Amino acid sequence: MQTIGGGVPSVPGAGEWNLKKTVVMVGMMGAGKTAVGRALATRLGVPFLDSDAEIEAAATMSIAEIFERDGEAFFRDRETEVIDRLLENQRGILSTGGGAFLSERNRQIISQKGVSVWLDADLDLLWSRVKHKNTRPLLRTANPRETLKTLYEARVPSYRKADLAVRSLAEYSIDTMAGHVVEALLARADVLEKNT
Ligand SMILES: Nc1ncnc2c1ncn2[C@@H]1O[C@H](COP(=O)(O)OP(=O)(O)O)[C@@H](O)[C@H]1O
Ligand SMILES: O=C(O)C1=C[C@@H](OP(=O)(O)O)[C@@H](O)[C@H](O)C1
Ligand SMILES: [Mg+2]
Repeated sequence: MQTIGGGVPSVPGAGEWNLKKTVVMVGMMGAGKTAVGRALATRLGVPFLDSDAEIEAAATMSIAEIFERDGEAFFRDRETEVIDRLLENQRGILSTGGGAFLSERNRQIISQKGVSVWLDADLDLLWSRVKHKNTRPLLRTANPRETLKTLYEARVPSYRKADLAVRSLAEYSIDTMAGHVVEALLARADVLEKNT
């Protein structure tokens, strides 16, 4: 059953789960951080937050408009502020934008207050998911496929620093991915436990 974006209300876990730290989704554009993060939050019955959505709401502008008007550096400052604030305030699932985990400062904030999960998808899969959307300003280049490859190669070393990694394959649905993240989190008793 599809529970994402279909207007199906979240069914809280009714105390089934004990989430002890905020789970921070990291990885490339198109890895599924937003979609899988939302499905994971529904499954665990905890709040879902997306740093891009928070930045857009505060600015009342799209990410692309922010990049255009104020530049990437301005966006990155807002991103750090939002991640810091969201990790401070509540426990849940926080999906970040693909560039967030490149910053050492952001990685520090995330590791102090949460647990990071890298959604590890290969370049072909990422491209298949982002190529039809024009919402990502970094891919507005003459050759976006090549740009994605360059970003991918530059960024993977940073993503490898995440606490946990979950492989994303084309045949895994969003819900299947959420299930795999739950399994990875359950291996860490300091992060997630299932109440008996
Ligand atoms: N496991 C999956 N199976 C099918 N489609 C997916 C999966 N994960 C993500 N998608 C789709 O790929 C696109 C990009 O996903 P999104 O969650 O926005 O990625 P990110 O936030 O990492 O950039 C969206 O259209 C989303 O619905
Ligand atoms: O990779 C990046 O630097 C970015 C990824 C985007 O988020 P998603 O990874 O959710 O697409 C968004 O934060 C912005 O366009 C920059
Ligand atoms: Mg996203």
